[in-house]
Amino acid sequence: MLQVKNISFSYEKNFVLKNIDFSVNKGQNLSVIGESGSGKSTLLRLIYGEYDLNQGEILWNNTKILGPKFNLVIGYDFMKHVTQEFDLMPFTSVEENIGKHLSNFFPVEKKERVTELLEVVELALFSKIKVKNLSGGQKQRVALARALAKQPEIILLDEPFSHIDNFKKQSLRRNLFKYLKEKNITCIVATHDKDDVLGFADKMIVLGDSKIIANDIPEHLYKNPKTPLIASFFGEFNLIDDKIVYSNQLKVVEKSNLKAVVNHSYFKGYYYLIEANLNGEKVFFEHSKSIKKGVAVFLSIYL
Ligand SMILES: Nc1ncnc2c1ncn2[C@@H]1O[C@H](COP(=O)(O)OP(=O)(O)OP(=O)(O)O)[C@@H](O)[C@H]1O
Repeated sequence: MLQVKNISFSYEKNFVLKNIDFSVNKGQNLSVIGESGSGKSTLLRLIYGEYDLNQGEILWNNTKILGPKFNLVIGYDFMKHVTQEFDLMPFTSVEENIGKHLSNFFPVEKKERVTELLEVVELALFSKIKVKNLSGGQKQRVALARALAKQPEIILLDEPFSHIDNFKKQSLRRNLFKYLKEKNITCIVATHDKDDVLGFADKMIVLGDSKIIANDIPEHLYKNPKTPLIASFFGEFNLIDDKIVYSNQLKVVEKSNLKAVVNHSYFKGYYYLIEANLNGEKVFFEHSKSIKKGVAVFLSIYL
């Protein structure tokens, strides 16, 4: 179990994180979300032991995570941190990068392990290619596979799919999170993408104002987003009579007391997102067809 016990941290004068307190069980998937600059990457670096805490402590089972003041070599064998800088060996092949830390005394096992991980990150066809010749997204996948090679007990993933295109992202995400669950590897994911969270995270924490503003299961936070910040993570929303109403919870009806005038229809694939004016405020709702600018519609809320 990972225990983050009431930690605070500042790079310079101001606190980036204050009184952060949470725990993650073995094998759980925790998402960390928050606006840019809210401290997600910093939190991951602190858990990895990259900086010294101003206050509090972090424990993995019975091991206290120590920062550079108390630990000559940063990091621990049981934990891996995949950052935005992939730190790969550019002039060696994909498979050599993935197997870098695996023992050559067990060549069969090493080959099997590398092959297994190449499948997880869908790079089997690129095994012999030198890393310098890969795209950014492919490099990110090599970095993920390399972090898993020695099977850590806990993995910290900072925006793990940020460089991966939409064609690959869905299946890679499923493969990776399924693999981590099967191997009972605890994972903490800092992300901006709700698709990294919904369907995968057991719990999510939301950072704001240097603190944890929510810590719950994604379904609860989606259904009851306590703040506009939380709602905005999940999708387009409106504030109507101080209530948060997602755009898919606002529907066109024959008659109601919410009369809006359409401004614009955005094609979104299987629906249109309609922007309209309701009593001088902009509102968004989803509709099966586009609606012409200037048309008046009546809306009703379906929570
Ligand atoms: N090495 C550093 N020295 C000083 N300040 C830093 C350093 N790294 C980050 N910061 C500051 O700490 C705050 C949190 O940064 P952090 O990168 O943790 O946020 P984040 O939530 O991960 O952002 P993003 O979503 O944009 O990656 C920011 O105000 C940032 O400017």
